[in-house]
Amino acid sequence: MPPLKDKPALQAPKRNQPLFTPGTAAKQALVVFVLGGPGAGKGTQCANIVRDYGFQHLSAGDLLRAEQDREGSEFGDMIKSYIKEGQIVPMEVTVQLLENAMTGAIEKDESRKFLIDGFPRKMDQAVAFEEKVVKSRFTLFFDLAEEDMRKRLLKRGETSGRSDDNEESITKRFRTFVEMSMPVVEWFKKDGRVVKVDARKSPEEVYEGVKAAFEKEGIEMKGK
Ligand SMILES: Nc1ncnc2c1ncn2[C@@H]1O[C@H](COP(=O)(O)OP(=O)(O)OP(=O)(O)O)[C@@H](O)[C@H]1O
Ligand SMILES: O=c1ccn([C@@H]2O[C@H](COP(=O)(O)O)[C@@H](O)[C@H]2O)c(=O)[nH]1
Ligand SMILES: [Mg+2]
Repeated sequence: MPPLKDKPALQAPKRNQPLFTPGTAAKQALVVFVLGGPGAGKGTQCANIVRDYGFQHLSAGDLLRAEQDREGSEFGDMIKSYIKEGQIVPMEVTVQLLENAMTGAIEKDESRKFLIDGFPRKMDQAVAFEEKVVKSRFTLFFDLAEEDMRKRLLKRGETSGRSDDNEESITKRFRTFVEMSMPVVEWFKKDGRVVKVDARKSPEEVYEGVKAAFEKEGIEMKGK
């Protein structure tokens, strides 16, 4: 758990008690989920959106890695193993991390607009977050073939130091994506809340698609 000054560290739930107790602050947020397969370019495009649209970027994977490395975390070893195996960490942990980060940002008055990157990756997360935290406005979905994603991830793995940027973990992450995460995208799509962006081209060209998606959703750039 990030050391938020007003928040206690993440603790194990008591029997029959939910892990997260959403406050009201996060309910005021505008949330855009950012999904796409591993290595599709989510983080790269989120940086552009933060710069031009004034959103806060919350990567569920980054929050989990920070919790994994936090001294004294009771979830560190569990998170490490789930990430290497390309599995989805139990949703209570991830939802709590996201909610804490959102509440912290809102309380510091940083922004109420959040890009939640790499989440929800499983139906239980989607349902829990939208019921207990806030309903997302829409999902930005980066579409890219597995072979392209594999190439990008292996290249990134030359320098990233990520435990899951290797052939074996990548194959597992792809399987999890197809089996667990695509049903979430399909579910939002049925609700008319997915905007697909072609992620095959250069980062600059992909960003043109992102801007078109934001325009379609009525979200304006900063200072407009
Ligand atoms: N349009 C693009 N063309 C080529 N390479 C790209 C493009 N977008 C991103 N990359 C590169 O591909 C790699 C993966 O990108 P990024 O980290 O943004 O993906 P991601 O979807 O966040 O991945 P993950 O799911 O693993 O978090 C990075 O090395 C990045 O520099
Ligand atoms: O909601 C989530 C998001 C991520 N994970 C785990 O983290 C890794 C890495 O995520 P990136 O988005 O690629 O940084 C992912 O493969 C999962 O193991 C998760 O469990 N739940
Ligand atoms: Mg990423």
